[in-house]
Amino acid sequence: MQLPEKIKIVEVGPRDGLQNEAPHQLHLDEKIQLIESLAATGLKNIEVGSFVSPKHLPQMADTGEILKRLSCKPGMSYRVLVPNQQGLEAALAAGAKEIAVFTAASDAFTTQNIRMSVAESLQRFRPLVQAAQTQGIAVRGYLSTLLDCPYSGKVPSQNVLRVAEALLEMGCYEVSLGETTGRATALDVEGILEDLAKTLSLTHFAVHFHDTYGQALTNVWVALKAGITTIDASVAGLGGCPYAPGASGNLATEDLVYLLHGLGIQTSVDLNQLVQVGAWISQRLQKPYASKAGYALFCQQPSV
Ligand SMILES: CC(C)(COP(=O)([O-])OP(=O)([O-])OC[C@H]1O[C@@H](n2cnc3c(N)ncnc32)[C@H](O)[C@@H]1OP(=O)([O-])[O-])[C@@H](O)C(=O)NCCC(=O)NCCSC(=O)C[C@@](C)(O)CC(=O)[O-]
Repeated sequence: MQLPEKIKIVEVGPRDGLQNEAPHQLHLDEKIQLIESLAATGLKNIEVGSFVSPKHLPQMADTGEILKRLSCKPGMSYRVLVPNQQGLEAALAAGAKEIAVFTAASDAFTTQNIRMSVAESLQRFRPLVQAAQTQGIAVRGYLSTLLDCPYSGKVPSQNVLRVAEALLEMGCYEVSLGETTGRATALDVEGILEDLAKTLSLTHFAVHFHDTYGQALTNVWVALKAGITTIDASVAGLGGCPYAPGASGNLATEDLVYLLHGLGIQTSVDLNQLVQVGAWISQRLQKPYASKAGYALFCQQPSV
């Protein structure tokens, strides 16, 4: 079996993680501190927020300020989510260089999340992606409810294929497959990746697992064997999804890095330094440190 030599990690904690915390939990300065500390661990791709309606997600209302204050060194990518033209304009004004549009394979989910059907979202994103590209902005696509929708249950693989094709065809350079509820087990993930690979190259896909049912690392292993080389994760397992009731945290970045290094797969990340960041943000948010590897390593450090 051939495993990839190197994996690209997309750190989603400052966006996917913090969007689930109570509004104003962290000050702007602390968000900047979190992002810069994550970058200092060697993470090169960090989602720093989203330009969405502050009425829907007040937690992300300071994304413009965050982007303006971060200095993006060569080789770093600070990304933001954008749902519509208004969001794109705000992202451009704040100096975004990369955005992500987000939809799903289930109408029930997109209706809750972005207040439109999947077809409407694709129709809306097409000109938006083109407009972004003409400004030199790279666009990623998110496809949530890969296997299971929190509102309508099992998702047929034809729906996933159709949305994935549409996102790639409109110009997204990559589609992140969101296993939103975290319910899927290994054979489900293997099945959907096999279905996608029949018509599309898996090099265009990333995976985004939630650990709600403790399946995230097992599903990462399945994705690695299938040839996926980009994986989303969130420091200290922060996160969930405000539109997926009961969804607990994302796959913890520390657990992912521990697995990858154990398998001899390179990342750019200093795990011990990342553990310091995970412990700090958990303490700051008054939460237990939810990364298993992170917590174990933290407890072994001399100062504890
Ligand atoms: C999509 C909308 C905007 C539609 O929301 P809407 O209410 O249908 O939009 P609207 O166009 O009717 O506008 C309503 C109000 O929102 C404002 N508005 C409208 N757009 C913007 C914007 N871009 N920035 C700032 N403000 C905006 C707009 O100006 C207006 O303000 P008012 O006139 O009432 O004062 C809304 O539903 C929304 O913001 N939803 C939040 C969605 C979200 O962020 N979800 C979480 C991310 S997805 C996720 O977590 C899953 C993922 C990616 O991690 C993968 C996985 O795990 O599966």
